[in-house]
Amino acid sequence: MPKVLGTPPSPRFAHSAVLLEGGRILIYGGRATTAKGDIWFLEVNTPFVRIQSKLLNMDVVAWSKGVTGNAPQPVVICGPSGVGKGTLIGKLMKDFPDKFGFSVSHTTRSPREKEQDGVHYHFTTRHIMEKEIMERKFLESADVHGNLYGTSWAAVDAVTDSGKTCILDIDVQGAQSVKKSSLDAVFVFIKPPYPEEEQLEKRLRGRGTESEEQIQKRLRNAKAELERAKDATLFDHILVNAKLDEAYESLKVCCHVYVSCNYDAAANEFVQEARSGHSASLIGSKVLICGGITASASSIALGDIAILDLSNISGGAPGTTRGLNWVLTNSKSNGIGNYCTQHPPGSLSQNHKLVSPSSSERLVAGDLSSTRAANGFTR
Ligand SMILES: Nc1ncnc2c1ncn2[C@@H]1O[C@H](COP(=O)(O)OP(=O)(O)OP(=O)(O)O)[C@@H](O)[C@H]1O
Ligand SMILES: Nc1nc2c(ncn2[C@@H]2O[C@H](COP(=O)(O)O)[C@@H](O)[C@H]2O)c(=O)[nH]1
Repeated sequence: MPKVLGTPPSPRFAHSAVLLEGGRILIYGGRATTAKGDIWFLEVNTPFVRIQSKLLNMDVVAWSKGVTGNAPQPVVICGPSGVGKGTLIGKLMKDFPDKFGFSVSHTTRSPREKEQDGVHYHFTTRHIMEKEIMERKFLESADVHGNLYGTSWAAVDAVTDSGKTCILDIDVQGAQSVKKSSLDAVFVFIKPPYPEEEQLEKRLRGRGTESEEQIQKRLRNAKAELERAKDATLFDHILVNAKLDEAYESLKVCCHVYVSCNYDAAANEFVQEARSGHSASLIGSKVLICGGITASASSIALGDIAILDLSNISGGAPGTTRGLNWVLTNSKSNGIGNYCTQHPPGSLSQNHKLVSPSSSERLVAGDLSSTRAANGFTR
């Protein structure tokens, strides 16, 4: 049996599986509990899975959830102790609670006053955490300032599942591990202003949460972190946290606060009303889903087809595979021009409104007709 990484989907019914190029299997189908459907990817031979397999010396597979549209990339925030990562992230969470979710790490250090278990960290013991690392519950983990810290797969999945941008506050070693995963994140390093050490010391002492010994250890480690951050291949953005408000404005830009995403968590939830009795087949970079009955349909929707375009997918395990795009049609209406994009197949009901194709969408209609031909589709 291979080691299974990531959060697996709940039990399915009426699902189908399609083998894709690039070492993934797409699973489309219904959730047994809600009759809603969704899309998952089981990675069996992706670069990430191959690396994990080598590390573990055993077969590995990994799950990720498929989401339509341009879902936001997770953001990894690094920087030496005392630079202000937590302060900046706290502001972001307070100002945009619906947009950002914090990946709650595990740590073996003791909680500080006001820190809550499950909110700031999952506080645990070294013994338990080492066992869980062996069980591959963590996307990454590292020894930082004498304690173990780690990001569990579940922590990232919990945020990405809710449709929010996942924010990770981790050290540079952790960032290097995440870089090797398929998380496809944005990497931000926060630096102190000059003189760097002096500023960090002032801030750490001002925070008043560490012992003198801890402060010295964190300042020693800060030097190494600042050195590692010079690795030009790791970080996409480097910010200096001199004035808090200015640094915060820059961080908002890095976290795509001003970029509108067409990702809609509600639409993804509603997506795929399960269609029992459908068939799914791969044609180029598109998956054709044909036929089936939805729970809400009053009649059998024979001949309905939905096409899932995978040509722009990115990301992967752990978390989400983004960029899926639905291209729909309904054989019972006027045929080839009658389809809309970005709508779930569950909406293929008699009441479903079909939009007129724009000129760019007409290109998709061309694809559609050849797809139909390839499947012997006739009206
Ligand atoms: N721009 C700034 N100017 C002055 N003080 C700041 C600034 N940003 C944050 N601080 C203060 O510096 C201290 C350390 O900040 P914070 O706890 O956010 O650091 P951190 O990078 O999360 O540290 P650690 O990695 O140790 O958790 C806090 O007391 C905070 O109020
Ligand atoms: N590699 C990881 N580093 C982590 C994680 N969570 C936090 N951290 C880093 O640890 C230090 C110290 O944090 P503190 O809360 O004790 O001050 C800091 O640099 C964090 O970024 C993690 O899951 N993985």
